[in-house]
Amino acid sequence: MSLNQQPAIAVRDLCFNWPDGTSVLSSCSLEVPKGEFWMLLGTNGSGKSTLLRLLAGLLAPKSGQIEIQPPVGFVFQNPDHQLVMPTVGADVAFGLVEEKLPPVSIRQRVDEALDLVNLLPLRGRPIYALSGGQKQRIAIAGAIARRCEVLLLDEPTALLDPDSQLDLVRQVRQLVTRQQICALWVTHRLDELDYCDGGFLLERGRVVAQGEPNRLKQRLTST
Ligand SMILES: Nc1ncnc2c1ncn2[C@@H]1O[C@H](COP(=O)(O)OP(=O)(O)OP(=O)(O)O)[C@@H](O)[C@H]1O
Repeated sequence: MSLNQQPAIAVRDLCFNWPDGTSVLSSCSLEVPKGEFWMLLGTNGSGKSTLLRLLAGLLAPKSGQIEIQPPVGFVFQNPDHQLVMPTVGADVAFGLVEEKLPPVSIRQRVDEALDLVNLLPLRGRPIYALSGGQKQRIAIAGAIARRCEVLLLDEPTALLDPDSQLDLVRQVRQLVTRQQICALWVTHRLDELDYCDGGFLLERGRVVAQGEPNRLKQRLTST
């Protein structure tokens, strides 16, 4: 990252408690450069999903700062919680409603986004007739159509079979490189680390290791 370039995501001293007072994040800090693909790992309950929700503005922090380049796209673990329209094309277009674009521009954005995730031929297909991996790619296309600068993905491969898992991570790798967006991907799968530029290890709500994916992998396999 060049010295004067702003990171796509910058988190400083972030703290978050649940209403019952349970602390989830305490002085959590991290930065993700523009145009890079980073992963977030950590044991169950270490605060990964909570951090992603704070980054997306779905939760409000107790203290600390979040700077994130808008627009931000979010991909949930279960795409059935995210896809709301009856067909592929309509679902991707749904995210553009607020922009009040003319129909021809909507069609163009939808087609471009579907093409980028290699699903343009499925534009007219009903959502129920898609595989889990295809559904995740539609959710990603929705974010791309909105011209998201940052893509947050919360264990997007958790419900996929092994082949589809690798297809999805390769697809996101390609998108990040081609579109120069930033992606932060939560995972428990160490083999996915092979596709990213760097990773963070979260423990009890703070980053305890970060950087080169192989080094992180070694640390996680030796413990
Ligand atoms: N809505 C909620 N209300 C209260 N506590 C919650 C809520 N959601 C999560 N928690 C708790 O917050 C802590 C952090 O949860 P979070 O889902 O962020 O962890 P995680 O690292 O993503 O875990 P996993 O790998 O299991 O998905 C956990 O102890 C969890 O039980």
